Amino acid sequence: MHQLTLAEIARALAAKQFSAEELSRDLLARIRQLDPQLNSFITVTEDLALEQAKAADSRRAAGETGTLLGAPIAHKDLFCTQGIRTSCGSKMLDNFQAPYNATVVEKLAAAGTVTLGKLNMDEFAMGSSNESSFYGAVKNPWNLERVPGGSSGGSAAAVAARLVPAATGTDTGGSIRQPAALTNLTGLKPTYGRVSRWGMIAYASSLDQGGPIARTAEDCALLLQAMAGFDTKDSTSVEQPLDDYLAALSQPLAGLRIGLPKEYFSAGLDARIAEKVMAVVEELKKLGATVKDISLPNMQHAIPAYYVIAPAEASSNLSRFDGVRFGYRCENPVNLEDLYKRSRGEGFGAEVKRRIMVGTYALSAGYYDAYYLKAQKIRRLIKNDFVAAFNEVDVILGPTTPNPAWKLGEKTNDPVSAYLEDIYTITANLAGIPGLSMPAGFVDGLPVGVQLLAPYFQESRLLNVAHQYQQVSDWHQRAPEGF
Ligand SMILES: NC(=O)C[C@H](N)C(=O)O
Repeated sequence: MHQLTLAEIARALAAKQFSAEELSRDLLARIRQLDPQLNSFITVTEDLALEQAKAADSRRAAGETGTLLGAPIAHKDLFCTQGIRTSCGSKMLDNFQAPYNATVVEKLAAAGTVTLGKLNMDEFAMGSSNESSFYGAVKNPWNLERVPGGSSGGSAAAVAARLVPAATGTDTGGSIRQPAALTNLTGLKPTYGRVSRWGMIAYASSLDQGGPIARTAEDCALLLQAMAGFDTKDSTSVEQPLDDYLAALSQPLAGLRIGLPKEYFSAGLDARIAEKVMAVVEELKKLGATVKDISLPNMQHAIPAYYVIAPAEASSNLSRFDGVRFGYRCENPVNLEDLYKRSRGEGFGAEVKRRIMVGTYALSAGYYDAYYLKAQKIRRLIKNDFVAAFNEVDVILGPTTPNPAWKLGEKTNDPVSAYLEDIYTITANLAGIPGLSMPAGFVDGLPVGVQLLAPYFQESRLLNVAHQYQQVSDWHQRAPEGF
């Protein structure tokens, strides 16, 4: 049962091959048995899962037929879940039980999904390796000595290891696409504003976006259909009708114009990954696509701009964690200042503190113009590059990451080298456009991802291209040994 995709589960449940309760019990047993090797779950919600699974079975018995009715999923631990710990991977929120559900959680529950638990992640989503989590690093099921990527590393590891067929993630600078690439999965970062951020613990509010991580584009389409949509509770959510993502999958690719940006195939890219990416391009050509070389000239400024803007917003967002209103409070504070200082000093980990300091500095009087304002101007130039490129091509294609998964601990003392792994993903967040990563093969037994980018609100195009590629390739069907 654990080998099935969401689409296959939907068919099997409809055909009464097994019940949602049987499926959930099977997966919960797998989590108990296998997750100690991976550490992908922070909380397993067994009681809730069985209750939701039984409810889904009753709804089906009463004649309901939704595709996600009884489908097991798990949420990244920054989506608020009512009455359930929502830690954001931090000691700061280790004792926090959300008093309400995030819109994404609410919508997926209404569609009949079964929540198996909450997934490990980099602390406050700051990281690309899942090593900054208060709950310990997550291991990559393809090689237990390697990182699964981050910050949605728990989501990626759990889905890749077939502990759950799909999961939610969030992507501020690559946190859905990069772990998907490093674990042989398909992950979609929707257009900024497509999925509600209400109840998603904020990191960098102008960049954060929730989305699905699954094995196939088809499953991502199923999840996006349920997750996306306008939400009056999120002022940045956009009132625009949803496409029929499932229907879009079967569009033929004849005439599709693919742009290959020269900056995506530059010096820092592992040549073996470049080869895999170009092999995908050849397959897409066979399906009728045409290819054009393009340029995104401001890409080289993306990392410095992102690592000013994201920490600046984080320093503001994280000021709410003061030991008074939420989460961790230090013992025996002598006065208010001591309470603030020690609660924050003891509650946050090293990477989070680093970013709060960088962000506070970038926003401080006298430096604002030199850093934050300049970064915002670069952001506009990056957006303009994409808008210009999409006048000539329908999708942009390149590698998701410059390297395959690295060894646990390898970059701990060199944060900038980890920041550099985001080079191909962060531009989509800065511009707000949608991006998808899908499996493109293996280098030394480690998965490699190819990234597709499209104009605003064209998630259906990304899912369509990925699905068509997955009809003629089988990388996405490969499972890591032992899982
Ligand atoms: N959150 C993300 O999208 C990951 C990115 N590496 C960051 O640390 O900001």
